[in-house]
Amino acid sequence: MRTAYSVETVRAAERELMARLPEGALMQRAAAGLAAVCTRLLTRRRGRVYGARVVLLAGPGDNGGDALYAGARLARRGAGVTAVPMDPQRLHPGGLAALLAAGGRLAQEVPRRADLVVDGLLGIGGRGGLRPAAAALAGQIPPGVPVVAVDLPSGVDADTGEVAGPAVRADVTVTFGAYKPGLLVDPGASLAGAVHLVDIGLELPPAQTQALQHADVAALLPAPTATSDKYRRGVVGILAGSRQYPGAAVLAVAGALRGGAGAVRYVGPAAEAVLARYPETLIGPGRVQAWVAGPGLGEGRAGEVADLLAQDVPVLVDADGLRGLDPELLRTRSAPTLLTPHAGEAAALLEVPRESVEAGRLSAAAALARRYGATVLLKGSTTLIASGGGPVRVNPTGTAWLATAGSGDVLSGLAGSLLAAGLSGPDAGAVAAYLHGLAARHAAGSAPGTPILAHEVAEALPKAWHEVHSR
Ligand SMILES: NC(=O)C1=CN([C@@H]2O[C@H](COP(=O)(O)OP(=O)(O)OC[C@H]3O[C@@H](n4cnc5c(N)ncnc54)[C@H](O)[C@@H]3O)[C@@H](O)[C@H]2O)[C@@H](O)CC1
Ligand SMILES: Nc1ncnc2c1ncn2[C@@H]1O[C@H](COP(=O)(O)OP(=O)(O)O)[C@@H](O)[C@H]1O
Ligand SMILES: [K+]
Repeated sequence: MRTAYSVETVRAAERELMARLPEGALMQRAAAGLAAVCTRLLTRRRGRVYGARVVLLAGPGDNGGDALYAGARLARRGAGVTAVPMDPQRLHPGGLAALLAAGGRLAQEVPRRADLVVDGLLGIGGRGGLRPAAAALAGQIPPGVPVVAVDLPSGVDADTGEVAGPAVRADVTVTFGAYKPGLLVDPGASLAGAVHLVDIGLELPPAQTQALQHADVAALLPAPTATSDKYRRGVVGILAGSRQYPGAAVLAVAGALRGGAGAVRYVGPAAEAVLARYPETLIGPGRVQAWVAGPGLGEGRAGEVADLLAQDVPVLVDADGLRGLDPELLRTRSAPTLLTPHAGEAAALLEVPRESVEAGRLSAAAALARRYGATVLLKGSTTLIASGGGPVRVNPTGTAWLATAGSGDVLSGLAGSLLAAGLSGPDAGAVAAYLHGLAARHAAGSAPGTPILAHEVAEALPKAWHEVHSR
């Protein structure tokens, strides 16, 4: 499990540790880790550190200090290191002295030729968008030169991943002590590149943000035992599709059949299309251990969705099922509810513009979970799973090729199947998003660089399932 922590938590852990260590020890640990990553990168690109041209963008705080001390280490190995301060009057004094003593120099402008740029403008002390001096330096980074961000790309909000105005786009981010949520959640995550975590010895409480990894998913996946039968493994009911959108029903059933439930029951007007593709499907109402309600329902079906929500079994509500959902009705349910909106549907539920959901994904997911008393899986470039009180899960798998019609239907069937198999709302949501994203990568991998289709994602689910068990 990867875990991420808020600035407040990181600072508290840092204070506690600093009180037990000699002054400056933590920054030396951070700088050593940063210099090691820079060394690896330079060695890979040009064979050695000696003679490399390294540019440090140095901000006024400790983030700049980390960069300056790391720069000093690289200068001692023969790199030509130039620090460009955001404000020449405010540079970390110890870091500056170390850099100059090691043979580094100061400049006012970013040199045009460089082998590596280190972004030490702002770390967890950054607030709001980059101010003009910082934005100007960020804008001078020569194109094509690899950028290593110190702790996080400057301009990214560490707690939320929000980016107000310009920000640094890094190839690699070296983060200290713990991941910050902004490194896992878009738009920040897309600016961070590959993230390296340097352990500086912080002791941290239970995480507020988590990202599952293969082993976590493998441990949660259902597996039949000697005493299993199809009913004990769980039956998932799918209320989906309409005369206009029969395909959504087929795709939701496709996801559900590969999600670990013992049987899939379909209810709705697309039975013929479903059976033609999946003769395994049971047709018509009956007992289920979880419902999926919504994909391709079209308009005017809210009554059917409400009837399912009145049953005391887990219900996943997606797509058209989300229209006009009553928060009161959901809050009075005792069985779990899982809502799976994309940004547009989340915006409608929250009565805010879509852009504000996309810019503030973490807060939107958490607000929805609170308002509806449900687990919320917010789809998009980084899918988030939020539930009242518990940590927010950030899905690390997927590909932008998933932005294709019908892939959400596969996801809802899959997550519903996991609910029927007995997973909790947050686990079903997180495991489904993880497998769905991996399956999409498998599907995309069969002809790299070309579009994928939603049914191919469903067909690749067994490969994803196998992959999480085999590593
Ligand atoms: N917290 C920890 O556990 C550790 C922190 N370290 C480093 O310390 C950093 C935090 O250092 P600081 O608290 O000094 O904060 P920063 O260095 O992130 O930034 C603080 C300075 O930036 C200015 N500033 C804030 N927002 C700005 C904006 N939008 N545009 C322009 N200027 C802005 C502030 O006025 C302040 O002077 C971390 O990110 C990390 O790099 C490491 O040295 C080691 C351990
Ligand atoms: N830019 C993106 N990068 C990665 N995944 C994405 C992106 N945009 C959408 N997705 C994923 O694609 C799927 C689309 O679902 P959805 O919007 O419900 O489409 P549909 O209703 O057509 O099935 C979701 O799993 C979502 O997380
Ligand atoms: K930075």
